[in-house]
Amino acid sequence: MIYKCETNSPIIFDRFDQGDIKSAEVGLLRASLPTLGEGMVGGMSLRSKRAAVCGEPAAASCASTLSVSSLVAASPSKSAATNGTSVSIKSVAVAVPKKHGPYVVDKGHMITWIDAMRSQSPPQFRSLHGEAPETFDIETAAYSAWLEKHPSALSSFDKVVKLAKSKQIVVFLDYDGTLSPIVDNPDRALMSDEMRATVKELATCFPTAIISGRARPKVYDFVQLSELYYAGSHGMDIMGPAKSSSGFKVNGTRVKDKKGNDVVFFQPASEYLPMMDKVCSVLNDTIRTIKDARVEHNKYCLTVHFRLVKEELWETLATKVQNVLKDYPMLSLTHGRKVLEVRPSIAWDKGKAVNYLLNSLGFADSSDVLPVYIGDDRTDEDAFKLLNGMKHGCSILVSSIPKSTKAALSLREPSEVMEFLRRLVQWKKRGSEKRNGVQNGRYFIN
Ligand SMILES: O=P(O)(O)OC[C@H]1O[C@H](O[C@H]2O[C@H](CO)[C@@H](O)[C@H](O)[C@H]2O)[C@H](O)[C@@H](O)[C@@H]1O
Repeated sequence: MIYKCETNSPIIFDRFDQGDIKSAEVGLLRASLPTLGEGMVGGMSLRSKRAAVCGEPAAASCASTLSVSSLVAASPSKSAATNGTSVSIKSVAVAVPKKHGPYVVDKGHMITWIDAMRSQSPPQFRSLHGEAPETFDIETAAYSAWLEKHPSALSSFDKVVKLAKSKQIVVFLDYDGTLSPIVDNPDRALMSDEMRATVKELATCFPTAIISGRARPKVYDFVQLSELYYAGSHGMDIMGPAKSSSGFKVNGTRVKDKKGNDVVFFQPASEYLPMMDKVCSVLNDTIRTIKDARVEHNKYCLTVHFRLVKEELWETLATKVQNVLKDYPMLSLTHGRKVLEVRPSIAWDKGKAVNYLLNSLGFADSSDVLPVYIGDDRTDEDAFKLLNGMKHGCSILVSSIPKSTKAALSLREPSEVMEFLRRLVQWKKRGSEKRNGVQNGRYFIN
């Protein structure tokens, strides 16, 4: 067994030791809080972006230096060397919390990520809002430099499908910021009808799952496609297939879905539910005085939203959240796009959920499968990391600004995600037509 704690971020809250895990071959044990903002390269300020353009350390701080070819076609030994992580998708980590240290965040660390959040807001090109053209050029140049490390999945599309040859593509999609644009009101993060139609078609071509930080029923309400698998609460609430091929025993509660298929519910943090309810109500009481602060109950995860709160109140809000957590050492704090998230301290994350779903879909032999994961947030990094450690994997970050990421490829925004998914569908359909003897609308003889 190999356990690895990430050390590429300035602040690490490591709440686990080896005694916390009963059975794990993939041991990414992480609860880190480097920046609370939308994660530009280390919360990079304009000054450090200038450095990035000049090739100075800010640019080098990107965690991933993987090229497209090394990402999508790495050999197991190379992956292990690259990541220091041993991955076998035959076993799924079962996390049992045992020991917990006190929850401590020092003020210096908190200010670091509050500053980071200030320095990069809003995330889009600020010149559009009246900043000097020079700033715009610097940002464009910084993005171009970053793009060399994380090329567009659209321009790399041929490489992706070349690798998919004679493999089963399985698609994993994050929701917010990937399928729907980021908006102020989390209840209005709607997916467009076009995107829904695209994902629906995608699911007819490849097994497709949504892996979201939201509560599973909530993300289902947004997506409304019964043909997908869903993992909510950052993977802690999975509804997946009950298939148990390749010797993999699918853990969970078996039920029939609406179509009569056997499905399994897997909730590795189920015992935390009463605690999450309690902490949600304490948090709501505590933050009530802060205008526009809001707590979203995502079942096994509580999301505290900063987006609409005045920046001068962010530190107060963060301190209030941290103070609540002092009484709950079984819970951890992580961050996302202008949110802090409270979650059970178990070694389970989006990467583990992807691993679980791949196994339960019958892809215990990773040479037969090309998992494609598309996400925009810090929590998606756990899934990128899993894919990097597999024989084949295609990890794609959605971002229009340079961000530190383990993803090999990138897409700017949800509209590009939709274009990429459409191309996958077209590629799959063209392949089927060829196999059926139809090419360019005409029959041909082999
Ligand atoms: O894993 P995801 O599906 O990406 O969910 C992560 C969080 O997404 C939502 O928050 C984010 O999107 C909101 C709506 O666009 C935005 O207002 C917020 O600032 C973003 O952080 C969701 O509301 C959270 O519950 C999810 O945990």
